Amino acid sequence: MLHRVFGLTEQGAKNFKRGVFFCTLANLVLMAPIGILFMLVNDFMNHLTGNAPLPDPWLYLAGCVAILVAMALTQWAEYANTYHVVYDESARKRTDLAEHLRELPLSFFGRRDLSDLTNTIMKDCADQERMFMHVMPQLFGTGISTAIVIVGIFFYDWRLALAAFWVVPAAIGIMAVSGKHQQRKAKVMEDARLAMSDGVQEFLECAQEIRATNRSGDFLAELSGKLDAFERGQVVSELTTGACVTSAQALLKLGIGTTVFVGAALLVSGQVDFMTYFAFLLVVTRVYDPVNIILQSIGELLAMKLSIRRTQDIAAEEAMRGSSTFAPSGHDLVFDDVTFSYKTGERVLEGVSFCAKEGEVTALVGPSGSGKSTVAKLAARFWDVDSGRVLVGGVDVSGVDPETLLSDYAEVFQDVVLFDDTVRENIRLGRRGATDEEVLAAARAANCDEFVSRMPQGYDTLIGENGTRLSGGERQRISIARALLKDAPIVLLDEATASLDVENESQVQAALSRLLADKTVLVIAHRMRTVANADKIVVLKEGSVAEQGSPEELMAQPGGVYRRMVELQSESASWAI
Ligand SMILES: Nc1ncnc2c1ncn2[C@@H]1O[C@H](COP(=O)(O)OP(=O)(O)OP(=O)(O)O)[C@@H](O)[C@H]1O
Repeated sequence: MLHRVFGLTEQGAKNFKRGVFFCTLANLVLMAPIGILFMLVNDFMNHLTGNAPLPDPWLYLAGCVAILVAMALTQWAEYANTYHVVYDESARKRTDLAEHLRELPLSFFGRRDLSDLTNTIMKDCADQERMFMHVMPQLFGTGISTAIVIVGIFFYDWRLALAAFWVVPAAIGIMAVSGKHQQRKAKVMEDARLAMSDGVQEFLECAQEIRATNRSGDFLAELSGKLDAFERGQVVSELTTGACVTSAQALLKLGIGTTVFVGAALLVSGQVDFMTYFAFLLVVTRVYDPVNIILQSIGELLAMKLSIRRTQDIAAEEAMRGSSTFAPSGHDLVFDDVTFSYKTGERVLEGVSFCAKEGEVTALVGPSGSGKSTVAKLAARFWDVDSGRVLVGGVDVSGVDPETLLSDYAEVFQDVVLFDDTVRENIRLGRRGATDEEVLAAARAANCDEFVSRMPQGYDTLIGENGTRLSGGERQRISIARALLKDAPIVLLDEATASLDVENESQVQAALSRLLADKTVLVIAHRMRTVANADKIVVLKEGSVAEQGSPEELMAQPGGVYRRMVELQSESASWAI
């Protein structure tokens, strides 16, 4: 139940129950001084009326010391069972979330906004951490301890209890009735906050383009609109919650008045004695404080429901799983009647069938948007196909755990992702545990030596966030070095040599052809001359295979798509000269 409602882990739910228990205990102990005070006044009254001797001060002192010790112990137990364990629970939840995100298909990241995801992982988790540390156990503990006290007082004198506590359900009723309205306002504010952080992120990411297109003014105006919308949302949400909480708290205060009046009436008519009346006056001065805390926390609880729902939505996304054993017979890569769409109804591939043989270079060519990169991504199970099969050595990749599968793949894609680390460590990502010599050999083969020797600390130079200090060609050569180091049986090259100049390109091509021997190689290239040496060419057109065969076979087809592409490119090359 706690797991479902609050998104706690099993251990977290157990700890939460313990936290609530100790909180309740600590609250009950905190009420004990009222009991001592009442007993003391009672003894004095008895003494003054001549019925009893003066109360023994040592007895009261012992009582006070016992209460102090009990307070210290219960507060310590409450602290230990809320603060410490919540940090652990938070760490567990963040790790589970990150682990789950790692297993989600890439389609999920296409659907979800990046700043929304970042917010959920960072802010929502932090909000929940704070709530479960400072609010939730106290809220539940206070609720239970107050209920216990109220029930006890009803047994003592139900008429005075009714006069004192009729306001509690009424105040909670105000909060419950207005809950939906408060949640709606909180949701508006939350959406505005997401739009604002989205805007800020976009502004920072596109700063260069915004300046280049002279659109700083428009962008800032738009951003300022988003900031204003957030501010408005925040004010409205806080005002709504504030108005509800204040109304409920004001109603609560009426209880003091009704207790005074009803108590006085009962006292005058002789139905209660003075000490009972006095006891109730003492209780009403204290008992509303915890209820006030509950009322204030209900607003936060409603806001937290939204944040829990967001983390639960991510946790509910179906992960990409499969067998962790992968024993293909060989590494022929086969597409068997594959159909695929990123979004329902927008078909990107239709009935694609071809075989990329082990030990051969298979080139994917075709006009822009024909689906070449999509084929490469499906080959590595970055997405799952809608129908048909992708097989490696006869094994359907959809049944293999993505991480296990990817250990047999090396990729060099158009968008090279580099980390803010040294050149050496960025290359070593290709194979964890590779020696420095192996890293250097791969770097040399990918022609990295030439630009790395110009860097201040050579291979130990930090390359900045996502390699911002490197040119496109240098980034791509690091990525090629990584792939060479991995030495996986299947290699996917998407525009691998696109950012290289002619001299570099021929050197890297030589390194590639030397090192890719005996692998299953799937190459995507726009320039026909880079695929002229391929063993096989698969031509894609509008998401379907238009032609396939050796370059010679395809060149021999008059009016064929490949032949036409080669002719067009050589024509444009001659114009350029
Ligand atoms: N992540 C994505 N989400 C939605 N649609 C996508 C996504 N990636 C690609 N597409 C669409 O799928 C189609 C095929 O894209 P793909 O990148 O596979 O083509 P391509 O042949 O590699 O193109 P190019 O040669 O220009 O790189 C295009 O219409 C593209 O807009």
